Amino acid sequence: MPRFSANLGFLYPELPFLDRLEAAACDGFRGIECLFPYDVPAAQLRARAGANGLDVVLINAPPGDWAAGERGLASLSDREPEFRGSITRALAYAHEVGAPRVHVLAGLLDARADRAAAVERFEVRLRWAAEQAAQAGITLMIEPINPHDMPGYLLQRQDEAHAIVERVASASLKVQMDLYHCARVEGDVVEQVRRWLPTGQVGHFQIAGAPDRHEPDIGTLDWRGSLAAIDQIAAATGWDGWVGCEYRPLRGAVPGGTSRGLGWMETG
Ligand SMILES: O=C(O)C(=O)[C@@H](O)CO
Ligand SMILES: [Mg+2]
Repeated sequence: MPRFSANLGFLYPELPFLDRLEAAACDGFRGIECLFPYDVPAAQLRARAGANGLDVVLINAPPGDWAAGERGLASLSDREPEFRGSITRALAYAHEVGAPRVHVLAGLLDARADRAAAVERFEVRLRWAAEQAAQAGITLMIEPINPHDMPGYLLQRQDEAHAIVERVASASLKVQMDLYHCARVEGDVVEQVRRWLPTGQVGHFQIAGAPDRHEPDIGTLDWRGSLAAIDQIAAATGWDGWVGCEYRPLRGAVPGGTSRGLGWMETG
């Protein structure tokens, strides 16, 4: 089985954020990832992770005004200074907590906007951001996200993301392949893993059941096949990344609900 990290934006929702690290460690995780940890001083997160023997494997860059509906700044016109500030802040935070990956959200595309121009802006900004990341020894991620969960999101398909990574042509930019989003948009997830992981351009995976984003074994996702494909290709290529558990536990806020739903890991 691949290495799993606990996405603390989704798992253990009944616990205060920092207490989720201990819960994850008790459940056997060795890595955690966060959506937007910026309310917590980096020194505190680093200390809790260290005390629980956890690596922080991924954080997201600040996405703009999330409460107002923004989902990233990287492709939005007239937001370059704010975008640059978000990258500087994310890289500093990631450096302090030892996170080797930062996910950069692309942003929503207005229905009347020119998609090609937005993609061009995205690439120009990613090129600059990847240079900053390279200096910090950090790899940036871009992630295709399905339009049911995030209507209007610029990046929805694996081939679009890989084409951008190829054009930006920086070793510090890779694709975050979320098997849940991939299942909802592209269907045959195992085939997509087999197509893209050997390219060396996948930097991180995430997993959830489809279509409801609960535990991977709830729904139609071929999670066994996907994980087996990751294992097989990793053995052949030396890929040594993580698979983030980014799902809403079915038992939601019931204490212990996340832990009780982890049985799929044993049966994979
Ligand atoms: O929603 C997802 O999937 C993510 O990975 C988040 O980082 C962005 O919302
Ligand atoms: Mg994801």
